[in-house]
Amino acid sequence: MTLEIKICGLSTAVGLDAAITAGADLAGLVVFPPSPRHVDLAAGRALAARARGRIAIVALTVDADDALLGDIVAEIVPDILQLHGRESPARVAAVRARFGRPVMKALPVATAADLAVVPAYAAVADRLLFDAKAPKDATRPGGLGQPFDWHLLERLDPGLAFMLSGGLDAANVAEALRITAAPAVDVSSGVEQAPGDKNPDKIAAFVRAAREAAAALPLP
Ligand SMILES: O=C(O)c1ccccc1NCC(=O)[C@H](O)[C@H](O)COP(=O)(O)O
Repeated sequence: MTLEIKICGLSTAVGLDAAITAGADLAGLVVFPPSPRHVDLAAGRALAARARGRIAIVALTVDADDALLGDIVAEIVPDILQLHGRESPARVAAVRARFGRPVMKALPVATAADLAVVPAYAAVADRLLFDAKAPKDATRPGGLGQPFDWHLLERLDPGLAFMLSGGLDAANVAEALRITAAPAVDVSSGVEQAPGDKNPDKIAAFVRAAREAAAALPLP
């Protein structure tokens, strides 16, 4: 099985270079000040310049308005925009049309009922990212290092590419892939030694474990 791997919340050259060296496919840059992984536009621009041509660049925002999205597109020039807030399907369609680049919509998952919105988002997004639903008192909607019940995705066919996210690490990614057969995985906390502080060895271990697990799975 061919697997795409995203390392999210990269905020330093060391972390970015570790993701590239490990063979990850996508680098996630978080533009959301409450996050310990937040990068401002200048830092995002510099990291994107370092990444371009070596790894796909995903710019991640939460309920950003057009002005901020315009700045992100102009400064970071991402390959993908990841919308990780409460953006409606209509907002996703509008962002995609206005900024002319692929949009990955993050959908929070805690129970089967959370998957009822999948068709509406699958109709407008280029890709979906299934992440663990954040607790009500959380200071951010993602990057919390908590998984959800992967069996909820066991028989799901959203009809477009999707990414599994939420609490993954080198120790559990094989089980997550065996249960979900996800074509892509995403990790942030599981490759850190502290919130926002990426560990190159953990990045390498995660990519290795994910690649080995994918190779062992039957072709779809
Ligand atoms: O990573 C963050 O701090 C973050 C903040 C606000 C919105 C989204 C955020 N991360 C989104 C991601 O794509 C994470 O990689 C995903 O939530 C998984 O995180 P983790 O469970 O820590 O691996």
